[in-house]
Amino acid sequence: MLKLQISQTAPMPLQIQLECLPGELHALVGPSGSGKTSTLRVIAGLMQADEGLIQCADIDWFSADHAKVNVNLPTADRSCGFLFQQYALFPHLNALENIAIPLRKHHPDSIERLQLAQKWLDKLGISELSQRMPQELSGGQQQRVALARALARQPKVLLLDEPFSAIDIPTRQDLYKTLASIRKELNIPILLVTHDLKEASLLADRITVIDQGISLQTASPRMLFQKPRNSRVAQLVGINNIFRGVFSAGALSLDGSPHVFQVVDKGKIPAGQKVAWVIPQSGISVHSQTMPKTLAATVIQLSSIGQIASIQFLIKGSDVVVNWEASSAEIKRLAIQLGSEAHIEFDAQQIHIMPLRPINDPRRLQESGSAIGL
Ligand SMILES: Nc1ncnc2c1ncn2[C@@H]1O[C@H](COP(=O)(O)OP(=O)(O)OP(=O)(O)O)[C@@H](O)[C@H]1O
Repeated sequence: MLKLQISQTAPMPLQIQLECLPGELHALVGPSGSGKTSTLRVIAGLMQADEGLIQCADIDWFSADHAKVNVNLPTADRSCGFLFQQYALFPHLNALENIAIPLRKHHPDSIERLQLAQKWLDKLGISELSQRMPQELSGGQQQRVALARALARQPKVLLLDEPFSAIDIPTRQDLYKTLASIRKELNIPILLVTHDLKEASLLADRITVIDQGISLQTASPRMLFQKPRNSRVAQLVGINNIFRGVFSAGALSLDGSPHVFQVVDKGKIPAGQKVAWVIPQSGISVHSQTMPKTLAATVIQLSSIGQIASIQFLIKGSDVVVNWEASSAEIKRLAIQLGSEAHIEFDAQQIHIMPLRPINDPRRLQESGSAIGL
């Protein structure tokens, strides 16, 4: 297992906690400049944190407290396989040599080195490319060679920094499949930095959301979208229906609207607590006629891309806007058009409530959400 608990103030603030199990693919997501690459650099020993612990397979790679560094293994002894967006192959060496070169230290025999390199080309499905120079390879092929090079050194951890972002979508899908198939066999922790939430959800067992150098939440993709820890995480994972209100003795209000929902009081949130609450797309139903528990709304925006339409409803008598996506067939069935009336129903079971804490409350970063049904 890779265990990371680090903090630093310079050159950029970082406060990251995460664990990645052998065989796990763990994605780091967050806005540009949030510290994802820096986190990988700290793990690889290319940058040194002020305090904390980096441990891999129970061996300390870095350990420091109160500015006293106890252990700080050099990069060469950390055994990290690195893969970047830029393939970074040596231009004057063919694919096989590119993989073999970094094996010199542990495999002095050149024949053995080339055999090992060929084995990795075979594993990654590009045996026939062994003699090609980098400039004779497509971007996807170069990335496979770069992955083979990273893996041939038998790293203890694989660090992937936006490895798919320069590659066209069909080739990217092939690389996803390759990564998915080899990762169990490798049985090492794999960290994937990506700005693409879809990619993270597709590939990762767990995701850590990083914002302004701080790890805000680690969860499975499903949990992250259903139960974000706070409204910032909800925003960062692209949940577009984030509301504010007040929770009070089993009732949840909606800021900007007179509506109050009855909710089950699980005793976790004090009465009068200001909250943010979210509901996923699957928790919103739209009807053409009023029904018990529906809220009357007006369609204020309607845009279609292909067969999917994005709609914004304004709840009547309020300034609350609800975002919804539907198929063209659904739009037709409900006779939705700009300015038309619709009736919205929230599935109480899918409402997720997150206490809002004052800015200066030290518990703010540990805000924990709780799912509360209506
Ligand atoms: N060596 C450095 N010295 C000072 N600041 C740095 C250094 N490296 C990165 N930064 C800054 O630290 C912040 C985090 O950078 P980092 O590259 O880790 O972000 P990121 O989340 O990977 O972003 P992106 O998705 O754009 O690659 C950024 O503001 C960046 O400008």
